[in-house]
Amino acid sequence: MKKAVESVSRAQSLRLQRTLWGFLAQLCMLLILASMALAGFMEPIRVAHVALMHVGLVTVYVILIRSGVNLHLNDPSMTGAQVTLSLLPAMYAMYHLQDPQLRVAVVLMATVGMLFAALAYDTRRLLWLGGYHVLAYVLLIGALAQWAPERLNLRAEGPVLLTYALVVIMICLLGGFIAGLRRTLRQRNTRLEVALAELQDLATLDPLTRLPNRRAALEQLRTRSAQARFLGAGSTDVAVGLVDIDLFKQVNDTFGHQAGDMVLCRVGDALRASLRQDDFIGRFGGEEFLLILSDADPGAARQTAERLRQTILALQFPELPDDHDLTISVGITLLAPDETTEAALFRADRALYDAKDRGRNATVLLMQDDTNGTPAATPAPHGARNER
Ligand SMILES: Nc1nc2c(ncn2[C@@H]2O[C@H](COP(=O)(O)OP(=O)(O)OP(=O)(O)O)[C@@H](O)[C@H]2O)c(=O)[nH]1
Repeated sequence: MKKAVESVSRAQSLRLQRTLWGFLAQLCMLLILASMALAGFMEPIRVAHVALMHVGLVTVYVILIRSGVNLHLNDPSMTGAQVTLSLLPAMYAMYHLQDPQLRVAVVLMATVGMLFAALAYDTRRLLWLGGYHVLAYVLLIGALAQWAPERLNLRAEGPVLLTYALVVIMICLLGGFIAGLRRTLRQRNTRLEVALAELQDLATLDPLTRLPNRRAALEQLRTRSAQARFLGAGSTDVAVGLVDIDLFKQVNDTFGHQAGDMVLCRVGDALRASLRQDDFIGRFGGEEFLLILSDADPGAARQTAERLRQTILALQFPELPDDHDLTISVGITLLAPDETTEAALFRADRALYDAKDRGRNATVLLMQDDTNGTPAATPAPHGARNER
């Protein structure tokens, strides 16, 4: 939703920018007309009329874009309308030019409008627009022949009209080609973005559990450690835990690898679901998960590890018989402000080792100060004691 709003507002500001560029082109036209008025080829009041028309038109476009009314139009960019309507002041100026030769200069400027359309339209729509340009010029010649023949050199108009028509056709064809190129580039860009997102997924997600993989988990740990260090010791303690499924080899050996895969996915989902949004769980490898808790003191770290253990103990696994209690062991520690993430991970691994050593289905919290003492642990309610 937010992305869609952002993209609309980006498109609107681009339209506004294009409208103002168009107005800049009209200012150039006004400069040319002013120079003609100075040289006596046009009454200054006519230049003022043209200026008023341009200012009026650009004001309407800006109001339509700013108010968002243009979004309800078939073509929110209003390119066709802008290019077409800009012909009116040009026709008006050409009609009032005293010297027919100078009309070519105005015609030249009028084709600039076609260049704007060439950025947005395909060849067919451009040809329609070009046809309208040429038709408008023919109507102008007709009007001059009718009401101001003294400002018309009919013999010269044929080649001028032919030139105008050919230039317009060339702009249409080239413009259509450029618009096609832009479209292809945009499509390629979209495909590249999708491929990039897929690559990112492949690089950071574990394909089986769809949890972040080992690389992403380590990256996350380094980032959170750096954040905690930046914010200052003690303000946001980071807890690091290793969660390991107990006797998972037995699951594979007894119920098959496919059942083992399903169990891994269910455990991953359940761990993710029982954590807060800010906490992190990733697949660290095999049947082991890396846990990172934000804002965790030792009590909260122990409690969370224990909650995870109980969650998995209570979880139903359709792949396993009802009497098969699948359990996890958790080793957890707090990242000390002055230590590396590797040191904290090593301690979490030692805590996990202790939990396994206590008979599995257990959680052990091992603090930096405990390294030489006895770690805090929850007693193992059951489970065979296996050496790791
Ligand atoms: N199905 C499946 N099994 C996996 C996957 N990754 C690792 N394993 C298995 O996980 C098992 C881990 O076994 P062990 O390291 O002996 O550990 P364990 O049996 O859980 O015993 P403890 O950790 O001591 O409780 C091995 O049999 C691996 O083949 C996987 O992606 N899918």
